Amino acid sequence: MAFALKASSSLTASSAAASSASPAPRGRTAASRVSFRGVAAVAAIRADASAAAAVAGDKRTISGTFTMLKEQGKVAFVPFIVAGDPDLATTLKALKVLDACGSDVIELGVPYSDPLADGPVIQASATRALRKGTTFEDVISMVKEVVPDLSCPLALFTYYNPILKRGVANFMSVVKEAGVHGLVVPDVPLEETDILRSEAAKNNLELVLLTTPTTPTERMERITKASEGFVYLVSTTGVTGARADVSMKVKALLQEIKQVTDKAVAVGFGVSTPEQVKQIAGWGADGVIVGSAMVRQLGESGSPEEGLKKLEELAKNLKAAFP
Ligand SMILES: O=P(O)(O)OC[C@@H](O)[C@@H](O)c1c[nH]c2ccccc12
Repeated sequence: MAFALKASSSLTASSAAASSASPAPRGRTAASRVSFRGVAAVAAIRADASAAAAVAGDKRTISGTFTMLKEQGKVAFVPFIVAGDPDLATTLKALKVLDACGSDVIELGVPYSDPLADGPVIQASATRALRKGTTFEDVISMVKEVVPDLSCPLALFTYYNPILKRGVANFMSVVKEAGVHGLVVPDVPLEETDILRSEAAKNNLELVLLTTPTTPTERMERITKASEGFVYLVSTTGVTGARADVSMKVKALLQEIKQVTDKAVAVGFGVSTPEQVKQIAGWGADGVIVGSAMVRQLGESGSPEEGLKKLEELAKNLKAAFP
C-alpha cells in the first residue's frame, strides 16, 4: 500500500500517493500556523515537569541524551522494533539486547492495524504482533517491566488513532507511568500537535515531530520549532523500508534544518548498512534511526532465539559504524 506521509501530519510529502490524511493547508493561514502560544505554554509546563523529574531522579531524557552525545562528538544510534513481534517476551529481551549493544535511544512501535506510513516489512511485523493478540495494554505492562533494566531512554512509536481512542491526557499519563521518555506520532496533523505536546509536557514526555524532503521550508521551521527530544528527518518520500542508497538530498536538508535550529536532528528511513550510517553521520546528523532492517532480523527468523541473535549481530555491526 503506497502511502506518502502528507502535510496534515507533522510530515509533509508532496508525493501524489493517495493517503487518508487531508491535504496540507496551502500557504500560511491562521489555521495552518502551529500556535506559538502553545509552544511557549508547553515550555513553561516542561520546565516545571523536568525540574520535578530531576528531583524524582528520572533517567536521561531523550534530548538530554542527544546533548550528552553531541558534547562527546558522538552520533546517536536509534533502532526501532515492533512490540509483540515475534512475541512480547522476545520484545522484552530484544530491548535489553539493543540497550546492551549501545543503542542511545530505542523506538518501540505499538503494533497498529493500519500502519499507512510503513512498508511491507513493518506492516507484516505489525500484522504478526496483532495476530498474536498484542494489545496496547500488554505493551505497556512489558515496558513497565523492562524500563528499569534499560540504560537508554525509550520513545514509544504510535499512530495517532490509538491515542485518540484512549484520550490524549489518559494516554500520556499511562505511557509516562510505564517509564517511557518520549513519543513519535508520525501521522498527527501538525495543527493538532499543541494538545498532544501540552499533555506530553505535563508528563515530562518529549514529542518528536517529523519532517521530509518535500516539506516546505516554513512548515519545516514550524515542525522543527515544535519538535522535542530531536527532530526526525525522514530521508525520502514514501514508506519505511531499507533502500540501496540514501538520497544525497539528506545532506542539504540537514544543513537547511541546522540553519533554523540547534536541536538534534536524527535521520531515518531506508538505513540498513554501516556504510549508510557512516555517510549520514558524515553529513552532520546527530542520530541515525534504523527500523525495518532490525524488524526483519527479529521477526522473520526461524525462531525467537535466532531472531535475537541476528538482531544483536546487526546492532553490533551498525553500532561499530557510529562516531
Ligand atoms: O524502517 P526504516 O526504513 O529503517 O525507517 C525507520 C522507521 O522504521 C521508524 O522510524 C518508523 C517505523 N514506522 C514509521 C512510520 C513513519 C515514520 C517512521 C517510522
